[in-house]
Amino acid sequence: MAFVSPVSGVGLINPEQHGLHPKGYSSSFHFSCIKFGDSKRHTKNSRCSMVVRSSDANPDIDFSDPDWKQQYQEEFEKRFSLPHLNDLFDINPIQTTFALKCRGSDETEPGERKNGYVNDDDRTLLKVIKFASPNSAGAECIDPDCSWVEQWIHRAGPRKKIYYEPGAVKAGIVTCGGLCPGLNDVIRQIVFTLDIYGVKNIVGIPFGYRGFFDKSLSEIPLSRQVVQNINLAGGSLLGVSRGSASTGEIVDSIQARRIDMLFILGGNGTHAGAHAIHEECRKRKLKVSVVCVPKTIDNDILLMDKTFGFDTAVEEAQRAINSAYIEAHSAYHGIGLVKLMGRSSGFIAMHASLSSGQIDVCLIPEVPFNLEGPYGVLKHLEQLIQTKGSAVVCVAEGAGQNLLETSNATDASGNIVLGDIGVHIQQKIKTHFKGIGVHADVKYIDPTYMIRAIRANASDAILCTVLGQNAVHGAFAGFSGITVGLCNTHYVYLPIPEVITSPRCVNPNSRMWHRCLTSTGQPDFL
Ligand SMILES: Nc1ncnc2c1ncn2[C@@H]1O[C@H](COP(=O)(O)OP(=O)(O)O)[C@@H](O)[C@H]1O
Ligand SMILES: O=P(O)(O)OC[C@H]1O[C@](O)(COP(=O)(O)O)[C@@H](O)[C@@H]1O
Ligand SMILES: [Mg+2]
Repeated sequence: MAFVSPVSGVGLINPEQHGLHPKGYSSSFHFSCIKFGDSKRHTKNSRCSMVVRSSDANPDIDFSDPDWKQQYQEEFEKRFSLPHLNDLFDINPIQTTFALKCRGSDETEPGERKNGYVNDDDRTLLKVIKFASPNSAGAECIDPDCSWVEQWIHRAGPRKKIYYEPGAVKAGIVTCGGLCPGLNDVIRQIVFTLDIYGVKNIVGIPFGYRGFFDKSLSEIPLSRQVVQNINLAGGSLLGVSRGSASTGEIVDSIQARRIDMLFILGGNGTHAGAHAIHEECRKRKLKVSVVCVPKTIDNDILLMDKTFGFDTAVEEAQRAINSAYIEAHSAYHGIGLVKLMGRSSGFIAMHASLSSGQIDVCLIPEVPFNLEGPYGVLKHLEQLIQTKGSAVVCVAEGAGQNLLETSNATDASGNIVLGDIGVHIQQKIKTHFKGIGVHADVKYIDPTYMIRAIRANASDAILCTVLGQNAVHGAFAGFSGITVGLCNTHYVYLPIPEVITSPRCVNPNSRMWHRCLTSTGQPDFL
């Protein structure tokens, strides 16, 4: 049986190149599935989950082989094993300096006393639904029978033993890509947690990867005092940027600055860059821990319940939707149109539509649609105007790109520059209603940058706090080339390549998209 080896390449990798990679994962399930390392680890034959739609079942796996499942699990375990400094070096770990504050007589064993440490063998389940049939809504299956296959991933948190002497550590933090609510909260928690371990030399690299090689930019000294209140504002204290990343130059700079731990906040592109940095550090035999914190307002990182900033974006998007609704509702034949972010994934549009309850039509990149024709969006709007007197449309920026002129232009990071679907739909609606001689009052709202620049809401602030803390615990535990995340309500460490094989997308066959359709009442537009 041919199993695909663990991903070794870097970049936004085509999922089809990695035969066993689960596709269309949607993880809004809530279940308690941690497996504790102090009890027995990795029971290979006990039952639990795994997934890929049966139609996508991997042709490289011989499902008639009675051992396929065991081999799959072994392969999975390898793929999700975490790169560690001791893969390369022979470092003797020391007792951790991290402890929860405690008063009392038993000061000598802080770790034992609070029992606050995570065992290296603790695991959490990646998938928690057992689909009885490949036809179940949202089913993701490995094999045509949709068998239950356990997939355990590494639990995040502080370890008893650490691989760095905190007093000697220099830690760097960098924020890359576009803005996202919560960046400052994560920076703040990374600094606080490093400080608790005893790290005093902490610096921020300004303006993303650019800060590593642009000689006009100097590092920003960070301390508990400097970051104390930064969470009260949106944006990033350190600044962000796209483009111009040369791995060699970045690692030269890491070496010259004598950075031991690098915390990188960013999305898919940033993670690809971080993985390249991690590999280059290994090649040069540098004892550097590279740990990422996924940052994307689009929520398009694989395997995670959600990324920080997404919740805030959805909440803020509702304000725009509400305004569009009021405008549309108050006008004679009013049509409100709101464009939300989401380059390749419609999560913000879908969730904002669901939460507002005011949307009649939600359009996302994952679901094709026609504007014209008897089943198109325009005809549906015509009916809504006739029956309800008004309508509200929510469109994700990456939706319906096939309906626009394409330019092949890319931004500095290589991301395709999208056509403005919001403006296009606005014009089409106006022309359509004029053409049929029906009055329509169209109000278009594009709140995208207003949404991205605000500070994190309460739920995101908690997520940022936990992710920031776990990033530091991961580095002290000696891991490198990893990212932190929330999977099935538990915090985990994942090897970077596993989360960037492709952007995470809304599964049109998922219950969540079906719920959205139920809520809007929209038909398909094909
Ligand atoms: N495949 C890649 N390999 C290395 N670096 C990359 C890659 N893609 C993007 N980057 C770098 O990562 C940074 C952020 O990427 P970008 O796509 O703009 O944002 P995000 O990380 O939010 O997706 C940029 O500096 C960019 O040059
Ligand atoms: O105008 P910018 O800064 O390039 O950002 C626009 C992009 O930023 C995003 O909000 C998030 O993208 P990143 O995750 O790459 O930062 C996209 O939805 C949007 O296309
Ligand atoms: Mg990106």
